[in-house]
Amino acid sequence: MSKSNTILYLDGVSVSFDGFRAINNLSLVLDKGEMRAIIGPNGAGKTTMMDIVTGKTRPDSGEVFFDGEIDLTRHDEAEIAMMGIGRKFQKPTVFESHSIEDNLVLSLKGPRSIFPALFHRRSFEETRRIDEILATTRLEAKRHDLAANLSHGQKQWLEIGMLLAQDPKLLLVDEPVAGMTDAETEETARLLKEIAKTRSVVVVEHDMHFVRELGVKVTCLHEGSVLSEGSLDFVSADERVVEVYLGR
Ligand SMILES: Nc1ncnc2c1ncn2[C@@H]1O[C@H](COP(=O)(O)OP(=O)(O)OP(=O)(O)O)[C@@H](O)[C@H]1O
Repeated sequence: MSKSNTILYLDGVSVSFDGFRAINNLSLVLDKGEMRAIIGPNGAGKTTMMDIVTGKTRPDSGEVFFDGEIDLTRHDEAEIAMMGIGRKFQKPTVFESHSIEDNLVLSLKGPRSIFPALFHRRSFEETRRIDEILATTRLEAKRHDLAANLSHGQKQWLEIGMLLAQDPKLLLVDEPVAGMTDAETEETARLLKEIAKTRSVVVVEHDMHFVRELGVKVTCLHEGSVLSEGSLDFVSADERVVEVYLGR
C-alpha cells in the first residue's frame, strides 16, 4: 500500500512488555486530513499505540511512518513533537495560575521562555492565532479569566487549544469527554470536527454516544490488533466487537 497520502502508517507493528504482546502485528492507516475514532476494551493497546506514535515506546518490529515519509522509529519524543504530532492526555494539565490567553501564548510554536513570551509585544500573526484558537475552543469570553476557574470540560478545551497553538499536523486525543457533562460532550464533538477540517485527528474514546457524534471511521482494537474497522454502524454490528467490548 502506498504511504504517500497517509498522515499515519503503521504496518506489522508489535511490542512486548516482559513477554506480553501489548501490540500484536498492528496495521493502522490514516489518510491526510482524516479524523479516526479508536475504541476497544481496557488493555486493547490504545495507549501503547499512541506511545509508539509519539516515540515514548519503541516497537520491537514493524513500520511506523508519519506524513508519508518520516520514519518515526528513528526519532525521539521531542523530535516527533517538533515535527507536528501533538498529544493530549486524559487529564488536563493547564497552567492554573495563568489566564486562558496566557496559557495559549505560552504554548505558541517556537522557542520561548516564560518572561519574553508573556511580556514581549505580540506580533499581528500571534494575536490572530490566539483569537482563532479562542474562538475554536469556545473560550473567547473567558480569555482573561484564570485557568483555575474553568470547568473540567473547559480545561480540556483549553488544553486542546494549547496543542493547536503548536500547529500540529496530527492530533492524538485520549478520552477527551471522560467526566464531561452531556452538553460539554456534544460541544467537544463539534470542536473536534472543526479542528479536523485543517488537520488529522485520532480520538480514543469509550463514550459511544460521542463517537457517533463525531461521525467518522472507527477502528476497534483488541489484544493489540485491529478487530474491526469501518463506520460505527458497521463496527457495532460486528459480533466480535459486541462480544469483547460493546456487549459487556
Ligand atoms: N510499560 C508497560 N509495562 C508492562 N505492561 C504494559 C506497559 N504498558 C502497557 N502494558 C500492558 O499492555 C496492555 C495494553 O495496555 P494499554 O494501556 O495500551 O491499553 P488501552 O487499550 O489503552 O487500555 P485502557 O482503555 O484501559 O486505557 C495492557 O495489558 C497493559 O497492562
